[in-house]
Amino acid sequence: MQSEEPIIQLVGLGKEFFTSNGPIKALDDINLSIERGEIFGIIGLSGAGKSTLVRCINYLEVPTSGDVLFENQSLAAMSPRKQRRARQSMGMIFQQFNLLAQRNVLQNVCFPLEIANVPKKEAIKRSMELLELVGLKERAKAYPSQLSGGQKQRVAIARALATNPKILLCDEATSALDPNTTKSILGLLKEINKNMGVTVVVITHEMSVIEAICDRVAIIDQSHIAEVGCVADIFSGPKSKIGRQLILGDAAEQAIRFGSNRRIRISFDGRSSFEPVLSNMILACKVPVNIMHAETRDIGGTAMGQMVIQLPEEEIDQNRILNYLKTANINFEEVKDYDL
Ligand SMILES: Nc1ncnc2c1ncn2[C@@H]1O[C@H](COP(=O)(O)OP(=O)(O)OP(=O)(O)O)[C@@H](O)[C@H]1O
Repeated sequence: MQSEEPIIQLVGLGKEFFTSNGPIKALDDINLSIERGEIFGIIGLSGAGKSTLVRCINYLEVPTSGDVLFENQSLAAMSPRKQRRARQSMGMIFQQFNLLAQRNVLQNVCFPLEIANVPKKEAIKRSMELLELVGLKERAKAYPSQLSGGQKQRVAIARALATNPKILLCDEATSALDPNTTKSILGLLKEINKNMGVTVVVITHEMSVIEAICDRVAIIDQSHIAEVGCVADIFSGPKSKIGRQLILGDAAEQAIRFGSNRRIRISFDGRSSFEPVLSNMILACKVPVNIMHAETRDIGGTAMGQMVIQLPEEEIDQNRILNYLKTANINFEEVKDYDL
């Protein structure tokens, strides 16, 4: 589904908020290209600038510098009418669903069609089709307060798709949901991407969301893009400090900080797995190692793993292990103290 053609390009994008305490630079010189048909993830810690970034893409926030290109055309340079049409091509869903409480499910989905002056009969037909797509046709007459979080997000997705957008922007869309509901909503987004060809942009602070559905990911840190790439590549070899932090996670970070010896992080890409690598290494080097953290994740259907081991005390033994890993062509890097 993914093509090598950008649908969105962010060029030198900056956003500053002017507050009574002075200016806040939420985004600084962001350069990104999102390809048509892909599921693109943007991940970062709280306050990194994720929401501002996604809101600049559809001009809910107007950037203070740089440009947003939609299908190679600058949003800033478009006539108001053309800009409105471009913005209608970008649906959006939110963490808190943002449904209208006084309207029932069907009326919520019809709402953007009403605004776009679509005749009522046609709007209802389209909305019912979308409710069927998200599995909520039977609940058309229910009110938001009568729905679970997952159902509310399904209604929000149907509403966002009502105007046939080319892009669906998802701002922490699963952050308020439990793990099973998260899984089903992510599955629905993947289906929409695959079957309807809608480009999906996912904003999240959770690596598991990126792993579950994204083709590529940008890591944002303190208003800047720290790195961008295919999820599998970033996972097996994060280059930035923030990338390592997000991928290793808090539990692993705590475990690693306990050790005093040198530590290395080994990553596996599905062709190899933990046990043979470890046992072969120990057999070949004849030195024991301490496993500090190990996990396997499913990335795009491939089992990818990472393991942090503590090297032995003697330098000669350490070198033996490092040489073994190099010769065996195993992907590893040294984990520096407090620089995960
Ligand atoms: N309307 C606003 N006025 C002033 N400052 C703002 C505004 N919106 C965002 N900011 C600031 O911009 C920075 C980035 O905020 P943003 O909400 O984009 O981050 P985020 O990565 O989405 O964080 P979170 O995950 O906590 O929502 C923060 O320092 C935030 O306080």
